[in-house]
Amino acid sequence: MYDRAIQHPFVIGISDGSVDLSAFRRWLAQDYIFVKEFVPFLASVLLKAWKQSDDESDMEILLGGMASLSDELAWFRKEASKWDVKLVGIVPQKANLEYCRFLQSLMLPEVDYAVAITAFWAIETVYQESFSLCLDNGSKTPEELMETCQRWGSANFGHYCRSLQKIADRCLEKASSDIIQKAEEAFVCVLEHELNFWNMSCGE
Ligand SMILES: Cc1ncc(CN)c(N)n1
Repeated sequence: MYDRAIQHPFVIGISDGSVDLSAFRRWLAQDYIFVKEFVPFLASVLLKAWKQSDDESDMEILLGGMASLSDELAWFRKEASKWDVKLVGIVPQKANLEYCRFLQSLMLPEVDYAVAITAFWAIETVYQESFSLCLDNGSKTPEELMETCQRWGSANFGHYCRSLQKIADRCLEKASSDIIQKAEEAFVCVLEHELNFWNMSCGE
């Protein structure tokens, strides 16, 4: 499932230059809606870190993530105007609505920090691995899509994802088997939603 999430035809299409630009425009508008929902989700992870984490550096890493989300939303607005995509009044599609609903379920106070941070790591990492593929030597990513790929595929974003992985690993090492199982379920759900999101972007 992981491989299918990070090597989706949508991303392969970007990396070999065959991507349908109407799919890219659809993805751009839908992902803007998703990222706006992602902000309160990250805020809820921050709150859980404040309550449950025994390592102060978690807060710093997550705050850095929040700052880049602010940057990301500004980037979406700039990119949308470049592609002549309207961001006002867009209707979220089913896969997007379902993904946002899943995020909301993880925002509940009873969801453990270990489960939420595992999901957060997985969401960021799927994008990192997907878009870094488009930056590989030999890829034929069109010049006008390079900025998109660099946003998530860069070494910097990769470093951030590995910091999240370390937090998740540390939390899971100490977690009960019940929490570990819930984290695993959340991980699988993220992969399903990511796959559905790419499929939606392709118009399926
Ligand atoms: C659907 C989706 N998944 C992940 C990301 C990376 N924050 C995103 N922007 N959109």
